[in-house]
Amino acid sequence: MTNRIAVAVETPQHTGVGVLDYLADQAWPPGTLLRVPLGRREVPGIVWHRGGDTELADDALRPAGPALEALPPLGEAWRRLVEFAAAYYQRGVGELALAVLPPELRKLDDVQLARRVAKLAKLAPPPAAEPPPRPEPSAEQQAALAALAEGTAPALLHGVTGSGKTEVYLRAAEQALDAGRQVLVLVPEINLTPQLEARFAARFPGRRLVSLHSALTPAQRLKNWLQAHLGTADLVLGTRLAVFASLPRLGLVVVDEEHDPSFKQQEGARYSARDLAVWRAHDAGVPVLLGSATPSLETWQRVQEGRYRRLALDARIGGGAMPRVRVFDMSRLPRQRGVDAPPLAPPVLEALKQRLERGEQSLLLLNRRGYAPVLHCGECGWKSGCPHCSAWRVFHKGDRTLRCHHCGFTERVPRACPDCGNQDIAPIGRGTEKLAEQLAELLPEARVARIDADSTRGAGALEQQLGAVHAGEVDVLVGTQMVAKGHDFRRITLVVAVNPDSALFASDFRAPERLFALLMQAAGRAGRDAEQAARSEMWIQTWNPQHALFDALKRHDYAAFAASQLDERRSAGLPPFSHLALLRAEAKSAEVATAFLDEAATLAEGVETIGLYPAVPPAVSRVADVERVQMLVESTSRPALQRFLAGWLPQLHALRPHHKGLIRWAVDVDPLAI
Ligand SMILES: Nc1ncnc2c1ncn2[C@@H]1O[C@H](COP(=O)(O)OP(=O)(O)OP(=O)(O)O)[C@@H](O)[C@H]1O
Ligand SMILES: [Zn+2]
Repeated sequence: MTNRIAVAVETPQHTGVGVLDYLADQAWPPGTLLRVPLGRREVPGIVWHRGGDTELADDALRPAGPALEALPPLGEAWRRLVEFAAAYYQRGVGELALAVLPPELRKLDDVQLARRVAKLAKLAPPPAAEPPPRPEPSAEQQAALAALAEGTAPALLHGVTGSGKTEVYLRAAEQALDAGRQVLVLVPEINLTPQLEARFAARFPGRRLVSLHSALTPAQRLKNWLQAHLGTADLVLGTRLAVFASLPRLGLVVVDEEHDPSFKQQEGARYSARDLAVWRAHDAGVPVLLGSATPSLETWQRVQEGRYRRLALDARIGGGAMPRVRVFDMSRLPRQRGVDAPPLAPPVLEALKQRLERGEQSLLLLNRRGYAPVLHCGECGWKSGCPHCSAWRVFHKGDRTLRCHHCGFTERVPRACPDCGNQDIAPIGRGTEKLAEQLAELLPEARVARIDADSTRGAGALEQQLGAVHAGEVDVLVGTQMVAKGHDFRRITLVVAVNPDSALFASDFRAPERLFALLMQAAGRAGRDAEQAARSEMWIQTWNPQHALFDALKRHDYAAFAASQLDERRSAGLPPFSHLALLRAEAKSAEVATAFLDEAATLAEGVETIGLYPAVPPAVSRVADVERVQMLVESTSRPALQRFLAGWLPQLHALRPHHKGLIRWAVDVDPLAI
């Protein structure tokens, strides 16, 4: 045993190890998966490079265990990506590398794996059917494709809703596939994968397409991942975790709805798949296409600076107009707040009835699932708080439960007030369940359907419910943001934002950006058929009709909205004009968590390149009996922030034992939710 190898193993960055030296009986090439002893356990590892990192003598090193020889080594580009991501998001290389591989991989031995690889290698490509007729690209689509082919800088495909961005992805993909390359397509949400998958599969018969997302069974995920890694899959379509797929022939990266917050991982290594996609494409020297009608302000600012190119699709396919946006001032209604107030203002209800008469569909957007956000006792003032969280428990009428959307704590709805016995406890406010119920009462002849996270729990439920909408079996669709984006509904001519106001005053500086994007996406579900576009409308029910956000929305003026937001961000020193990291601490008491952050802050004193905000609780400070406190670190220089974090984190780790009761801490680089 004379081959020294450095192996990435699953230990967090802050324990100080991540890549360890071992001795191997063979000169395994970098990227080989094997098992190695760590302490008293045997753990999976990846040969990171040949030769060791340490000065230790050979006899101080432990021998590596068996390798998974059946698996071709993970390529250099993949390892570079993992190394970059680990450094940037302040995690261990091995921790990240093993976290992003399919979990099933570590359970198999070499024989089992060899069997699977052999089976996949034998798999015939799908039958090469005649490709379906493709639509002739519009002039704008053509121009976008020509421009994409010209440069190398990341390209923002800025296309209004219904402008045919997907057709541009398909054509760009076709070129890459014809050149013998693999294509990676990232989508924000699992619920958008089936329809996009169907469109790609229909366009490229004879090409193997696989999906990668968290709803796959472990066996499916391994199978799909292997096909990408072996190069037998030509197209990989998936959610954020797919950015780490091993793609030996990568030729194009597409990020659809690039502004969507779900590209950011919210636990473990908190990476942004969108940002990593850009890095990966650049590193591989292949084009990256970021598509959106409402780009993130980070991306938009890069366009302003000339670092990204903007490819514009300004018109809808078929030349249809954007829906007319109308704002209804709720203060004009007689005061009747509460759950029994009518859900729709008279002119909005009128607009809805018109759609029913004409046989058109309507979409009612309410970003709050459940029946009512809180139950209340009028006698003693009891409210349905969660005993474990600083949040209300939501009343779900379907299964008569009170459910905490933060910790999951669920109980049967009490018959009477648990504090005073009053029989008359009432819901306050309105969620999608209640809205659907009220609409069914108001419009008995209408076919009302509801789509949200609760209605779509079962396998295939979402597809079936969406199918009903597409088939015209639904007149009024009530839904959360889940249905507001991405879907190519053909018969909707009315969209109503039932109650968008809460997001106007959220403490998160990104709340307006998110609300604007959501409303613009929702508006974009109306009038997608050019024939109906002229009579399509969006109604917004608001108590703040003067808000500038609604003005920009009325004009469908993303650029104006972005410019005003960027001005605010610039003067406040917020991203994209500064760079942030969020240090979070969790403990049984807020004092313990705060003390940890305070001491962390003293360690940062005197560092001139960064600024620290005071430690504060997030909007929901207690979840599952754990108090959370967070502190923002800010710098105008990304490299300076990176250098600071790299030095600070080991110090924080050393601090930890001095803070009894601290449950965990973590740093989130480029945090999205603040
Ligand atoms: N060149 C074309 N000729 C005819 N139809 C087209 C063309 N390009 C796209 N379409 C059709 O136009 C519709 C809208 O396209 P698509 O769904 O790609 O829009 P989008 O820009 O992705 O919209 P959104 O951002 O709202 O999701 C689709 O039904 C698509 O099949
Ligand atoms: Zn709770």
